[in-house]
Amino acid sequence: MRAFHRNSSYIPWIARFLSHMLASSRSEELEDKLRSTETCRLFMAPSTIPNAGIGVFTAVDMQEGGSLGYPDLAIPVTDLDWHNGGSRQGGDYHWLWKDYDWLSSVIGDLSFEAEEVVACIPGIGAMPNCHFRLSNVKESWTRYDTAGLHRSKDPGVGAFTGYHGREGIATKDLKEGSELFVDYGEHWFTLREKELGLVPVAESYVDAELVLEKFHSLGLHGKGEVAMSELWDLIKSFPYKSRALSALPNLYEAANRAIEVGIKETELESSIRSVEWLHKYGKCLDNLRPGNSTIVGAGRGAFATRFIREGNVVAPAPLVHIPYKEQLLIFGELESQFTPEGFTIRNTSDVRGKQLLLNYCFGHSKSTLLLCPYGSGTAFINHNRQVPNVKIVWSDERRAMIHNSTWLTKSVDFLEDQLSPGLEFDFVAIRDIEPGDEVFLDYGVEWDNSWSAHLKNWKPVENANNYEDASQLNCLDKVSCQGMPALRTYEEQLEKPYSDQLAIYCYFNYWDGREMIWNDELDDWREPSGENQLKYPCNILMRNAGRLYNVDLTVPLYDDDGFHVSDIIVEVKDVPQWGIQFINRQYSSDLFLRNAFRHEMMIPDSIFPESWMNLS
Ligand SMILES: C[S@@+](CC[C@H](N)C(=O)[O-])C[C@H]1O[C@@H](n2cnc3c(N)ncnc32)[C@H](O)[C@@H]1O
Repeated sequence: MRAFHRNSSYIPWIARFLSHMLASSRSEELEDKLRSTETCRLFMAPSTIPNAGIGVFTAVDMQEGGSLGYPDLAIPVTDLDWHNGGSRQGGDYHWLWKDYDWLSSVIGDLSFEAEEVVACIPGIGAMPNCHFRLSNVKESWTRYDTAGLHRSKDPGVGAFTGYHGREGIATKDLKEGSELFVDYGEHWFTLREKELGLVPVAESYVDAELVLEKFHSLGLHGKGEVAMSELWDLIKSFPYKSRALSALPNLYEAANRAIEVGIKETELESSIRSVEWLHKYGKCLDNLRPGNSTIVGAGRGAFATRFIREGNVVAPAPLVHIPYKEQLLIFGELESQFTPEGFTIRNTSDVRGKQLLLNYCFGHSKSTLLLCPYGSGTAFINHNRQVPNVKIVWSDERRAMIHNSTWLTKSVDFLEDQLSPGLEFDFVAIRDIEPGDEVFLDYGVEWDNSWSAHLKNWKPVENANNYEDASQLNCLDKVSCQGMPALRTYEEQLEKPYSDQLAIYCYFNYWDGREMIWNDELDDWREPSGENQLKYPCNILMRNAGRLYNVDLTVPLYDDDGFHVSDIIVEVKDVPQWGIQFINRQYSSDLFLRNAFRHEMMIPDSIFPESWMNLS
C-alpha cells in the first residue's frame, strides 16, 4: 500500500503507457482478426501419445469426408538403393526419410516412374502419428501434371515434382482438438520393434480388453483402492512385455475409466486437446495453400490463407537430415556387368544427375549436410531474391516440437548417428503478408546464380517437340473429359500411334484385397482420387456412343506367396474415358531429363553452424 502511494506520482504516466500498449495490442489483434479469412484450423503440437513427438490436431469440428489442411506434393525418389550402395550393392547407408516416405504404389502414378520408387510427402503425409484404434485420416491419391510446362520450351521442366494434390481427409466425425492419426500399416511397427518397442496393433486391444475384464471381475474392490492401484502397477510393470500389455492404460485411474467405457473411449478422450492449449503450445499448419505460382515456369507456389504479421511464424518445418548429400546422386550403369543375381551395377564414375528431392532440401556450400523440411505447405515456397516475404530461422526451443539446439554445436558425423529428426526451422514473415499473397523465400545467392546459369545454357533435349506427356492426354472426371479429344482405338493407333513413351492403363473395379473380382456389369469405376485404385495395362478395342470404350485388360495373377505367375485378359465394356489413363513409361518423364535443374536451397551463413562445415 505504501509503495503504491510512494510511486503514485508515476501512476498517470504508467497508466497512459499501459493503456497505450493495451490499445495498440488490442487493435493489432483485432486488425489481424479482421484481415484473417479465419483463425487457424490445423495445428502441429506435442502428440497425446507419450514420447511420440509431433502431433497434428484439428482445431475445428470436422465432418467425415472433410479436408484437413491443404493438399501437399509428393516427391518421387527413384532406385535409391541401387544408386546409393544399398543392400544390392553390398553397402549400407542411413536414410532417415524411410520413417517418413511412402510406398509409391499407395500414392499414385509415381510408382510407374522407375523400378523402385518411394514418395517423400511433407505435411499431412509426414507429420501425423499412427494409432490403429483411433485412425481418423486417410490420404488421397496424388494428381500428376507438369503445371503447363513442356520440355521443348521451358527451362524449369523437370525441376519440380508433377505429383501434388495429396490431401488428408477425415474418415470420421472429429471433435475440435482431436489429434489426427493415420494408419501406417502394422508392418511399419513390426519392422521397427527394436527402436519403438511393442506398439499395440489392432488385435492387441482385443487381448487388452480381456485382461481388463478379468482385472475387473477379480472382485478385489473391497480390498481398497490402494491395493487395486498397486496391483495395476504390478500388471503394467510385468517384465514380459507384449503389445497387449502396451495397449493397457498406464495408470490405475485410466484403467478404471476404461473398465467403464472401454479402452478405445479412454484413448479417444485423451487424444483431444483444448483449442486454447493448441493456440498456446502449437503452431499453425494451414497458413499456406498451394496454387499456380505467379512466377512463370516455376510450377506451383505457396499462398497465404490469412493475414500474417511481420515477425510471426508462417509455418513450422521439422527437418529430415541427410548428412551426406552424395546420397542423392544418380549414376549410370557399368556396361555388360551384372551382379551374381543378374542386377545391373552402378558406375560410380558416371554421375548422371541428382534426385529431385535435392530441390526441396536446404544445404550450405561448405557442408555435405542437407535438411529437408516436412512442414505443411512449405515445400511449395518459391524463390524471390528481390522481394522475399519470409526467412528461415531455427525454431525457438521453448515453442519447438523437436528442435534440439545442442545439435547446432555437433558435427555432421554426429547427425549421421541420429536416427530421428531433431532440428526444426520456422518460416517467419519478414513483412506483413496479406491473404492471397504468394509467399517467397530468398533461396540464396548460390541458388540464384545457378538458376541464372541454367536459364542461359538450357537447350531442349533431342526430340523434345514430339514429346507428349501423359498428363496432356488424361482427363480425370466426366466434366474434364468432355473437352478432350476422343481416344483412338487400337486399330486407329496403327494408323496414328500415340508416343512410344506412353502406356495405356485402365481402371478396374475390384474388391476384397486378396482376391481379384471383376464384373463388367459393375458401374463402379474408381474415382481417380479414390482409394483402392487399381489400373491395368489395356487396349482400347472399340469406341461406343457417349465416350465409352470397350477395352481388354491384362490382369496379373499372383500365387499365394505374392509371386506373379501369369496374366489373364479380361474384356470390359463401356469404360468411361476417365477410366482410361495414359502413363509415362519408366524413366521417360520430365523427372529424368538430363538437363533438368537441380540445386538445394541455401541456409544463410548467419544461421549455419560452423561445426557442420565439413567441406572447404
Ligand atoms: C522448393 S520447390 C518450390 C515448389 C515448386 N515450385 C513446385 O511446384 O513444387 C523449388 C523448385 O521450385 C522452382 N522454383 C522456385 N523458385 C523459382 C523461381 N524463382 N523461378 C523458377 N523456378 C523456381 C524450381 O524448380 C525449384 O527447384
